[in-house]
Amino acid sequence: MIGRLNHVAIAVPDLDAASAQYRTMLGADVGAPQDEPDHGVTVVFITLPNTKIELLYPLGDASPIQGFLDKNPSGGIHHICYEVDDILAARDHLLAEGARVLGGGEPKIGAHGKPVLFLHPKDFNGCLIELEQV
Ligand SMILES: C[C@@H](C(=O)O)C(=O)SCCNC(=O)CCNC(=O)[C@H](O)C(C)(C)COP(=O)(O)OP(=O)(O)OC[C@H]1O[C@@H](n2cnc3c(N)ncnc32)[C@H](O)[C@@H]1OP(=O)(O)O
Ligand SMILES: [Co+2]
Repeated sequence: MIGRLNHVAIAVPDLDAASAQYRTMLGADVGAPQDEPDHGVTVVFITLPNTKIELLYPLGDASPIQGFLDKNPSGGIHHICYEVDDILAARDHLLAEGARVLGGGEPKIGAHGKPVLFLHPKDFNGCLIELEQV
């Protein structure tokens, strides 16, 4: 069911510093910050030849990444995103298998303008999973 790795997301305590570090120290192709108010984050995408890195910083007072950053003040890998062809079929399969689909199971439009869903990290070996329909 899952296909390519779309991105690995890293929550960061300082978005400008992290962007500059990837651009200058690692020589990466770093995009501009994008506010995603529906998701409570500001994101910066870094394009690698085979996948993307998503730098995440909290936006607003109810960001879903605030607790993670409080526990990991120097930042950390926050989620990985796998591509799926049909997000509703994927959701229904996961629910039937007993996984917890976050956000009431209703896809939201993600940073690439495509539907996304998140799966509870406690059901997947401590790893928060995002699914993106491509
Ligand atoms: C723009 C978009 C895109 O790419 O298109 C995005 O990516 S938006 C990216 C931001 N959006 C999201 O993350 C949406 C989905 N996330 C959520 O709904 C939430 O962040 C949860 C995953 C439910 C966690 O919520 P909250 O921080 O309130 O958790 P909590 O304090 O209740 O924590 C429950 C347990 O999960 C752990 N936990 C929390 N966040 C975790 C993470 N990212 N990876 C692994 N474990 C994690 C906590 O340490 C805790 O474990 P212990 O009990 O053992 O201490
Ligand atoms: Co993401």
